[in-house]
This record gives sequence, structure tokens and C-alpha cells, in this order.
Amino acid sequence: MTYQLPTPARPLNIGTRGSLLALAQANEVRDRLAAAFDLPFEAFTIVVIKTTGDKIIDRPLKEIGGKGLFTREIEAALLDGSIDIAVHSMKDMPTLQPGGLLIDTYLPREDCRDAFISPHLKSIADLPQGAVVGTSSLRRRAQVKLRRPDLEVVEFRGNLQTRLKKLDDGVAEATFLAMAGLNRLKMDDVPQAAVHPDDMLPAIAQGAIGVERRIDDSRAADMLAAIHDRATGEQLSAERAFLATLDGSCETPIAGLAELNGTEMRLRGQVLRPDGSDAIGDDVTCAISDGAAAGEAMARKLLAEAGPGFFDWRE
Ligand SMILES: NCc1[nH]cc(CCC(=O)O)c1CC(=O)O
Repeated sequence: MTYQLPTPARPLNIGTRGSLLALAQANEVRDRLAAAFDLPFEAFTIVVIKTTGDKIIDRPLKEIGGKGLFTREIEAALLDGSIDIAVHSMKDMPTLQPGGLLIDTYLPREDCRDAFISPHLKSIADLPQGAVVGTSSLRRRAQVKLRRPDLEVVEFRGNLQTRLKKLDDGVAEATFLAMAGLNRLKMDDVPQAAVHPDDMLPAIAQGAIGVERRIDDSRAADMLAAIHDRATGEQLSAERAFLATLDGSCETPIAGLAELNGTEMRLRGQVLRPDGSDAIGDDVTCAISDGAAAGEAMARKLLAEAGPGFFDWRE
């Protein structure tokens, strides 16, 4: 080893957003690094960074625009050296990182499925005709409308507690959350039912945590290599190649999931019209090592199949 491991006097600074979920994820990275290198927790500092997305809470995300909303300030802190690594929900990450930064470390993926959240009901099928569902996710909105055009979807932002209160107040019959978030926060008391990916294909990278670093920081590279989960990395390289080729943004409802079985990968992808009036998808099996190429090829195929009209609503 040609570098000094962090110490309580010179800790490794871990950047994160301040939500309960983000903090739990940053703590998990710290715990794994501490265990891998036999270091005390004091050798790490969790640095909370407020992002534009955290500051603007009264407008729909799509109006503010851009996937970098929850990452820009954190990446600036990496580049100026005020933090050494940054922990992200990969679902919220743009496919391209700014020059000088790299994400090549993933923790073992949590449950990638969506959760159906309702005080009384167990699934989308249980919702009465014309019922109201709350979500701020364009993907979930489009998928719900595709399956159940009779349902009304209303905008639901705010943290978990706010959303659960809205259900209690009768603003909507049900909402959706990621199973991963519920599990990481140990929120098993929230009424929840996992939705099968056949019924609602998850967001690209849902349930996966990635760690970003400076490309030229060889100490961070070495330390992170010790906690990297290869299977998750392989899934994400396929899913993110699909997303990158589609040029996904908050404007485009896109879903996708790679699953590993032995040496094979099953990759599913879906692109929807925002109103849920139409969707196209694909489902392929390939060698795990061909995942990224398969993701790119699937995206090209869906783009060709969709034709220019399908994406008219894009800006
Ligand atoms: N867009 C917000 C976001 N980003 C990541 C998660 C959940 C955790 C994960 O997918 O890793 C959530 C909340 C949700 O969808 O319920």
C-alpha cells in the first residue's frame, strides 16, 4: 500500500444528501469500509450536502428539470476536495459523470421492486374504479395508467412521512415507494406489498447504491474496490447502457431490469408515453459480459420501433 489509510485525525470525508434514506446509505458505505480495513468509525466523517432538489420542495420535479438535481452540489464538493467519496442512489444518477469523476463501486443491491402502499388494499388490481393514486414518478404514473386507464394519478411529493399522512388524510387511496428505501429504513410497519416486475418494471438501477470518487484518487479507488459488488455492477452496466442510449431524463418514462442467472443475464426494458396510452418493451437473454452491448442494442431497437411519433412529447 502506497497510501495512508484514513485516521480519526485525517478522516475520509463521505458526502451525502441529508434525507434519512441517504444517511442510512452513507452509513452502510462507512460500515463496510470500516470493516474491510479494520478502521474505527471515527476514521470517517459523513458530510451532509443540500442539493437543489432538496431545496425546492414545492414544485413537481419535472418542472425544475434535469437528473442532476440531486447530485450537482455533491459532485462540486468531490471536485473541490471537500469530500473524498460520495454515496448515491443510482436511480437518481445521470448516466454521465462530470469530467474527473467516476462511479465504479456498487454495494450489493437491495430489493429492486416497487412497493404498493395503501392502508387497506394489497395491489393495483384491488383499487376501485376511478380511484386516486399519488406519485411524483413519471414512470409509475405512466405504468399505472397503462394498466388501469380508469385511475386518476395525482402529484405526490415530500418525504415518506408526508406521503403516508396524505394517504391517511384520504388525498389518495394508494402510492408507490421503492422496496429498497423501506427495507433500508426498516419501515416494516408501513403497509406495503411488493409489486412483481412483470406488473411494474422498476426504474433503472432501483435499489442500487453507487459510490463516486475522483478518477485520480488511487486511495479511494483501492479502498472502494474492497467493498464493490460485482453482480450489481454487471446489472447496472446493462441497465445504464440502455438508459444512456435512450438519453433518459426526468421527461421520459423508462423502466429496465437486468437479472443474473449463472453466466446469463435477462434484460428487460420499457419505454412509455407519459399518459400511459402506449408502451413498448423488450426482453432478452445474453451472456453477462455482453450486458452493456445488450442494453445499448435494446435501446436502439425500441427507438426504431417507437418511431418519431412516439417521442413527440419530448422536448
Ligand atoms: N427518486 C427518489 C428515490 N431515489 C431512490 C429511492 C429509493 C431507493 C432506491 O431505489 O435505491 C427513492 C425513493 C423511492 O422511489 O421510493
